[in-house]
Formats: sequence, C-alpha cells, structure tokens
Amino acid sequence: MAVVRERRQVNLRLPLPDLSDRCSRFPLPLPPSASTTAAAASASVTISQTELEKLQVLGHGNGGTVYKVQHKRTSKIYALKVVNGDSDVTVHRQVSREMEILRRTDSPHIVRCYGTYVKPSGDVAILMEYMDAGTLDTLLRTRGTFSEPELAHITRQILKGLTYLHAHKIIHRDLKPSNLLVNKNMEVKIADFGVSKIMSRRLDPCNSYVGTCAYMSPERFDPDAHGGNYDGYLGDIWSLGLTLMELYVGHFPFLSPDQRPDWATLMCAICFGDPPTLPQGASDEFRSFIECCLQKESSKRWTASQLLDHPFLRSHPTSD
Ligand SMILES: Nc1ncnc2c1ncn2[C@@H]1O[C@H](COP(=O)(O)OP(=O)(O)OP(=O)(O)O)[C@@H](O)[C@H]1O
Repeated sequence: MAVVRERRQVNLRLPLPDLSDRCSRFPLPLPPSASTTAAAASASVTISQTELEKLQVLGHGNGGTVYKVQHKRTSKIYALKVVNGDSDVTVHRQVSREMEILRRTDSPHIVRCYGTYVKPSGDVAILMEYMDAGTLDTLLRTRGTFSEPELAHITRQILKGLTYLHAHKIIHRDLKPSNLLVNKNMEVKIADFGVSKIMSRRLDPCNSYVGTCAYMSPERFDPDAHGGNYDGYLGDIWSLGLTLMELYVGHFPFLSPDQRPDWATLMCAICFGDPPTLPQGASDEFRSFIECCLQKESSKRWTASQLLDHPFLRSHPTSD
C-alpha cells in the first residue's frame, strides 16, 4: 500500500512567468464553439505567446497555476496552465504527460488544447479552451446538489469522454468533480491528465499508485489484495460512481458531511467497508447505475460504453 498523494502548495509570491517570443510558435485554432470538431480545430492561425495577455488567476493545481488569458488580436479568451521551471521533477513529469495526452485527444468531451509552450528556462505552459463555469466541484459548492435529470446530462458527457479515452488506451486515473470542467452551456469536459496513463496495449495491467486517493477504487488503493495489478479502465468507472454520488448528496460519499478525510479512515472505508449507496428518494434507475459503477470487485463493474446504454440514461434521453 502506498502513500497518499499530497497537494503541493503553490508559492503565490513567485513572479508570473514571462512567456517570451523566444518560445516556439504554435498553431492556434479558431476559437472553440459549442460543437467543436476536429475540422474546426485544424483550421488554425499562428500566434506568438506575447499575444496572450493574462487577465486573472483561475486556479492553482498540483504544481501549476491556470490563468484566464486573452488573445490580443482576436480578443478570444483561453485558459493557460503554467508550470514554473523550478517546480520539482514530479510536477514536470505530470505536465509533460498532460501535454502529450492533450495533443493526442480530439473529442468534444475532453478539454481542447490549442498549443504547448516550453521555454529554455524550463517554464512550461498549455493553452486550453476556457471553460467559463469552472468545475463541477465549484458548481456543487456554489449552487448546490444536482437533480437526476441534470446528472444524466452530465453523466452522458463524461461517459462519452471516457469511452473516447479508453478506446484510445488512455486511463484518466484522477476523475473527480474538480477535474471536470463546465461551461455556461452545461457542457462538461474531462481535464487534468497529469497522472493519466497511456497503455501500450488495451489490457496491460496497472499497478502504480497515483491520483487522488479518495476517489480510488479498492484495487487501486490496495493492489496487493487484488493480485498485484488491476484493470485501470474500471478504476475510472469507480471514480465516476463516487463523483456522481457526491454531486447528488453534496458531500464525499464515504464520509459524513462534517467528517474530515484522513488516510486511515478512507483506506478502511474503501477497502473494508461496503460501497456507499444512494439515500431514499433516488430512482431505481439511478440506484442501479451507481451500483454498476461502485462494485468492489472490478470485473463486475460496467464499462463506459456499457453504461452509456444503462436504463438511467435511457430514462433521461437527450434533446439532441
Ligand atoms: N480550461 C480551463 N478553463 C477554466 N478554468 C480552468 C481550466 N483549467 C483549469 N481551470 C481552473 O484551474 C484550477 C486548477 O486546475 P489544474 O488542472 O491545474 O488543477 P486541479 O485539477 O484543480 O488540481 P490537481 O492538479 O491537484 O488535481 C481548476 O480547479 C479550475 O478551477
């Protein structure tokens, strides 16, 4: 059993990195629309980094800072994730992995990347589409819990993103409300690929311990008790189940609302306790959907593409 990943405290007093013209130039696609397509993304113009003006800090992550930036010439808004050159090696490894995955992906359900920048000083940045409603975590805190129809809409989008990733042999490994970005049209996109894994084959086993432990499946928390390795794709499904439950009940499902998470409590609850269940009032379809995700034995969990056809989603058809 490995250690809990700690969130690095970002030093707010560090000067903002100056992304100068010495950096390589990257193609900047046309601004994203509600239905961004690969064709739209490939219709690109080129800008220099000095054409990006920082407007405000959107948030801090594990080693990086995300800024809202404006492309001066077109006034279009983007998000720029910046990691300083003096960050530790783990942070650089994570941002490199994130850049590699974002460059490979092309899906309306994955946050779109418009360029990556690497300076000789080691400063690294990723230019992404700006999601103007923040994350599902911030929405939960500001506007409260989500209804079943809202969750069905959210779930369908996450599952389409996961189906895309898994078909491309990418395991996210850190799915949680704060890694799901939202815009004002309630489009939900999967983000933050710092601890994701690209498999060389579809069924390669996983055995590394990275990600946010609270959302880890029992077999990821304690691989030794599960034969030393596990199917990482099904680990994403467990995290999805916990994420949806949290959005429905308003707090992390394994803990009561006022309980502080600590590693020992979490470990016992996830590895030795029963999976959490929905409170009274939830529909049978939603209850069944959550059960299909939160099976302790991973082989009993449904895959992302199977879940897309679950009665819970069929009972809330899309308008499109
Ligand atoms: N494309 C984006 N559009 C709008 N806001 C964003 C975007 N990307 C990130 N953010 C904001 O910046 C914050 C930090 O994002 P980042 O991916 O660096 O880390 P995180 O997911 O919050 O944390 P960690 O890396 O520890 O998992 C997010 O929580 C979100 O509020």
